[in-house]
Amino acid sequence: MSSNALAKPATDSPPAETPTPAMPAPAIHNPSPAVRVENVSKMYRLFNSRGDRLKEALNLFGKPYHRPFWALHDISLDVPRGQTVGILGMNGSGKSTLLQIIAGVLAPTTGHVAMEGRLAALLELGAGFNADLSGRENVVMNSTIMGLSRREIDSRIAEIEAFADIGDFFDQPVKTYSSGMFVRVAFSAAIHVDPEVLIVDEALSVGDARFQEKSYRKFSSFKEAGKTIIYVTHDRSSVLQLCDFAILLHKGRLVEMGEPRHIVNLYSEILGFGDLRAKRQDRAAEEAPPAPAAIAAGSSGPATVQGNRPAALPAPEAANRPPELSAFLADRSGQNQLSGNPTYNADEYVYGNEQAEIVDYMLLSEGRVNPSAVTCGSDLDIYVKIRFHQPHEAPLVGFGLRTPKGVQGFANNTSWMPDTVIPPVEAGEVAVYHFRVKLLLQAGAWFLLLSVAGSQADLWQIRNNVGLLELLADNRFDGMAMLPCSAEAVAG
Ligand SMILES: Nc1ncnc2c1ncn2[C@@H]1O[C@H](COP(=O)(O)OP(=O)(O)OP(=O)(O)O)[C@@H](O)[C@H]1O
Repeated sequence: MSSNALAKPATDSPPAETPTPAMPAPAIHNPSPAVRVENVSKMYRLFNSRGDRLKEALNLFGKPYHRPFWALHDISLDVPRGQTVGILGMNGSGKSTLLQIIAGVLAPTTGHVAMEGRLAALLELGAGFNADLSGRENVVMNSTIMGLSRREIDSRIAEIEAFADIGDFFDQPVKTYSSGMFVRVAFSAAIHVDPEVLIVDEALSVGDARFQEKSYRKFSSFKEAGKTIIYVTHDRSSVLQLCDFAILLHKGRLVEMGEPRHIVNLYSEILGFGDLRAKRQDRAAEEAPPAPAAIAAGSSGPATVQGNRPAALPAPEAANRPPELSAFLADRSGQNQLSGNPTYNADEYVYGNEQAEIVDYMLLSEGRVNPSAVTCGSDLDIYVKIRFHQPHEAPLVGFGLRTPKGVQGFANNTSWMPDTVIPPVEAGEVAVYHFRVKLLLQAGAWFLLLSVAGSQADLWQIRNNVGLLELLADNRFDGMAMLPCSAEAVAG
């Protein structure tokens, strides 16, 4: 195993911490890691002004004029050969810094990275390209630097040219390229050097849709060929689809490593709450899985949908409710608290004659409260709190899910659910209604619509796009709805 970034003496001490042993990824099939990151920390020096930087450089007594900023704290990680690891984290969590250190283009302040095999890093695409040389000449130069022989380059250049697909421009100086052409050539050159380890920093999002699709296919073929891939992205669906395991970085620390779905859930929670509340919740969930409470507003029967039914609504057992839900149900003040929900969309569009008001809602899915992202096909519990300004025998309460372009994926209301009994309401009453729906929809962003009405023609309040939820793909299909289906070969 060769080292590409050995420890160098630290000028500032890293924050005191017990060094962690390298965390092995789950389900390791090959015990020898392709990449080993050991106790890596990275400190950047922050100066208040250029003058301070100069003063520090010129000070004979080594007086510091900087503030140390630790972008990475004691990261240890083993990436087994042939596995794909996804690195998730909010902006500034240290993902790029870690990739650059693994790629050897940045030295760690303390710690050590060891790597086996040829590495291709899709970090700064085309960083080494010479503007006066043609695409072809740059590819030859780049491949030579990567250690390919002239014969290997000659055998691949046609494939690189075809993948880049920029026509005659391939033989023109790259300074005449559009930025898209430049990226296509650089990307194509980088992935055709036959690396053992591929490091990808959001590079799959370059180019137009066709090029992205082609890059995605190439990525999959790398995986199939047993290459080791380290993949940084904000795209949670692709982590679920492509990665064998994932890690979550938060404020420069490796928070957790594990199964992609678990890490994606944690990341989604951090995005929603900005802290690690999810981790605590998930731990609690493992000890005592919270059963969502049933209809709270006195309905005697469960709300159901036709067809592929979600799990039946359970009996109301207050002891099993998440504390957030208990507090939500107990609060009948009728005050508008919508903006307190992390999934609330302030750009909602509200209309109706205001005979009733939707004052709050709560979402539960996969054991989490108000998740900003959930997996396609999981059950979603929607609790809607309504303040009524006039009495009604059986108000109509509904919800819908729409795409960002406003296409209705699904909508329903209590009057269309045959088993549901909605009790009468008084003027001034604050009631809560509960829906459960199986999210059999395509991955992507879905806006929540909530509604209350006296009848189909007497719309009291429609809160269009009141919430935003991201559905994450767990399996693949095309179209808007995930219709339950199966296939078999039929013998003749
Ligand atoms: N050269 C630098 N000097 C000082 N601070 C830096 C430098 N490069 C990065 N940082 C800081 O280090 C932290 C981690 O940055 P990094 O780019 O690794 O995050 P990231 O997770 O890749 O973010 P993003 O998702 O926005 O790309 C950030 O707070 C950033 O401001």
